[in-house]
Amino acid sequence: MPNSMWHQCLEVLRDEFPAQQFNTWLRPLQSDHREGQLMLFAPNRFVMDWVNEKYLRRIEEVLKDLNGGQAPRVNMKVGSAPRESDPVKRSEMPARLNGQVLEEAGSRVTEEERGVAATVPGSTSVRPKSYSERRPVQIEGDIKHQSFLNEGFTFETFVEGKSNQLARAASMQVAENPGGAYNPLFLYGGVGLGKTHLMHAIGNEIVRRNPKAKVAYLRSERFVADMVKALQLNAINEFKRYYRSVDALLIDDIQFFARKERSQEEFFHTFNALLEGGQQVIVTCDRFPKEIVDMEERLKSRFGWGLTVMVEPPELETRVAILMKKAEQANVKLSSEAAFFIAQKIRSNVRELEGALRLVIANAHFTGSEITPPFIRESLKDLLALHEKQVSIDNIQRTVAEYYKIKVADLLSKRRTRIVTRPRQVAMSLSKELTNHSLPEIGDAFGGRDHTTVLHACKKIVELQETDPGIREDYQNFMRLLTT
Ligand SMILES: Nc1ncnc2c1ncn2[C@@H]1O[C@H](COP(=O)(O)OP(=O)(O)OP(=O)(O)O)[C@@H](O)[C@H]1O
Repeated sequence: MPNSMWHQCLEVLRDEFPAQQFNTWLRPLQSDHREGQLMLFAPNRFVMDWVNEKYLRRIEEVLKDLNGGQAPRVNMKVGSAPRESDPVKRSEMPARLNGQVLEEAGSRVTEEERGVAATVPGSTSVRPKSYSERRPVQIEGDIKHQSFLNEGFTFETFVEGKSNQLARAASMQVAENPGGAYNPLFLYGGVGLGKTHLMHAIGNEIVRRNPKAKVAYLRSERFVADMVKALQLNAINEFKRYYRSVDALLIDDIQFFARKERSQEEFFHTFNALLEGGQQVIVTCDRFPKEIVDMEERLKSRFGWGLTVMVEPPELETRVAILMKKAEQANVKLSSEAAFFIAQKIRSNVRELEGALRLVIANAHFTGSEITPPFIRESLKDLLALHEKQVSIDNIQRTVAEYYKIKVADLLSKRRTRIVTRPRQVAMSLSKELTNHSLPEIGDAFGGRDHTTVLHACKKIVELQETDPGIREDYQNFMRLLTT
């Protein structure tokens, strides 16, 4: 059975399942066919389990038909298919704890950690959020765990879309089976995309199912501050005991652990203790674990032991749906035309989208006006001007060149080597998406190219984003870099 049979099989499945399901679960699978066996590679264990449970039987049936009635041997694994040109195969994710010997805590509290302890007061969070954060731990006791969760952040209020489907499904699974197969759950993605919302949704759901469950939510600064305080009060054992006694530990924005060595060490031990005890750990971060700088390798690698899922920036339809939902929650009538208008203008993240909607609603209340596109344009005038000013073709070219470590002049040149053409296509596509320039204007800005070249670049990048996870990730990074 040749590898192409998998592609034929995918074509059959594409017609059978809704596009969203197909794109989320089946399209990301890679295949390798050797010695009569088809190996399917899933990007993570969650996708593997899901496909095994929901689609594998159908996949086998289709392959059998395509293979002249002979049942194929199909196996699944986490990882990527080996490529001829790529002798270094991406490592697979170890699925279980393997009982490594833990080291004794020995790091000293750094200046950074002392600084955090001084700036995290008992009852406020360092960065303002859309909800009030209560002091999450009192080492002395009297802990009302559930009160740290924002009750408004539930699965019901979370709008599902292509960009967050995987993260939402994984979160739901963890909520239904905490401490089970996906431990730790590592949610990552750019700012304001719903990681905290999902994390609270899991916590709320765990408590809803089991009101006695001890769920502790805290931002990583709070963990640092509590640890420093515990050390000062000679209460580090209470600190340890408390954090190790919870059923689920939810730590938000783990990137703030960078350079806080003693906290990393303490967290590492807590983390291991919880995982070994079958208690759930959920972590959010603004980047992929391996990309966190100044974080111990052993901690980063441990994050990958469970399930790592990305929350991506929402596409247009999801942005519209989010706006409709938020308006409904605020008891405001928002026409789909108005929602579409806002969603088209604000593309960076959901927090900003919500902010824009709040502003429009406040203005409408204040002036007694109806929410129409011209009214929205007027209400968001300053915000939109800021966006338009920020994203220029120039800015895109500089950002792309810097990212790929080439020169802006290369992007404008006639050079056609791969090292230059792909970044050029990415930059053209971003220019189309993020600025109001026409195709001929963009062509001009890229060394006087024809508008058909720009069009081709845009199509190519859309296509590559579907098939090449590297380009997809690059593109999302650019969206984040350029629009936030
Ligand atoms: N899919 C969604 N449906 C409904 N609301 C959403 C969705 N995604 C994000 N939001 C809302 O957007 C706001 C920002 O989300 P959240 O705080 O969870 O972002 P985040 O990814 O944790 O950002 P940060 O990295 O800055 O902490 C919240 O009010 C949240 O309710």
